[in-house]
Amino acid sequence: MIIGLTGSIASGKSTVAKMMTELGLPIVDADIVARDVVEPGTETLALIAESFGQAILLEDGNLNRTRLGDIIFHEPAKRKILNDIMHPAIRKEMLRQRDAYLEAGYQHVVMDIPLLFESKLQHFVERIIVVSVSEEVQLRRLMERNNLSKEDALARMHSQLPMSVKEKGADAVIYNNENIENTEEQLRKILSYWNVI
Ligand SMILES: CC(C)(COP(=O)(O)OP(=O)(O)OC[C@H]1O[C@@H](n2cnc3c(N)ncnc32)[C@H](O)[C@@H]1O)[C@@H](O)C(=O)NCCC(=O)NCCS
Ligand SMILES: Nc1ncnc2c1ncn2[C@@H]1O[C@H](COP(=O)(O)OP(=O)(O)OP(=O)(O)O)[C@@H](O)[C@H]1O
Repeated sequence: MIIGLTGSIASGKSTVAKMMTELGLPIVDADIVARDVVEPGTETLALIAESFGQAILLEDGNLNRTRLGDIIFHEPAKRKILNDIMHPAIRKEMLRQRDAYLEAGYQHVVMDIPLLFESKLQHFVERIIVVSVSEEVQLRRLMERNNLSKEDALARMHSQLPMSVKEKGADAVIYNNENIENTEEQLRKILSYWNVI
């Protein structure tokens, strides 16, 4: 079974993905892939520098992620330009990794895709788990984890579809407002119901 894991920024996808790894499931992580496709020397990074200017690169040639984030989370038109450059490369590499796991004999693969609904990638997966939190908890965790102001955290949250829309598209929802043990219990119930564990 190909399981899509999604949610909203700082809702707890990585936390749940880690639990799934510990259960022996292979994970294809879109955020990791999104970093790999902009390594120095890649065509994708060259296209970003062309569109956003050379000042988007650090002195050592790496992408200045903080600067790019400041731009794209505040300007929807710039976000679209970046998405149009990066998403095809991300999708291609994610499918390659998924197929490699299947060829290696894994029965199940988890695809951790933050923008699964925004990018309409439902067809990549057979079942969808949405990790959900209240807006209040999400804002608090995001501000703490990324050391962001309230305004910057809200800009990131509003760059994505509302949680309620994602929940409607889910086969199962994990509510991650409580402690980690509670979240893990919900995860185990879902996977056992689907005969994955
Ligand atoms: C803008 C970038 C450089 C900021 O980097 P930074 O290290 O600060 O954040 P990181 O990559 O860890 O992303 C954190 C979270 O932000 C959210 N996010 C990232 N990109 C986007 C986007 N284009 N639209 C909406 N939300 C996004 C996701 O929930 C993601 O999990 C980076 O997020 C990026 O390259 N984004 C474009 C690629 C993309 O769409 N990635 C999302 C997964 S496919
Ligand atoms: N149940 C929980 N209790 C307390 N803190 C939690 C819980 N779940 C997650 N966190 C914390 O909240 C923050 C966000 O979680 P996580 O990084 O897993 O989210 P994410 O959905 O993967 O985020 P992103 O979309 O930005 O990659 C992290 O600092 C994490 O340690």
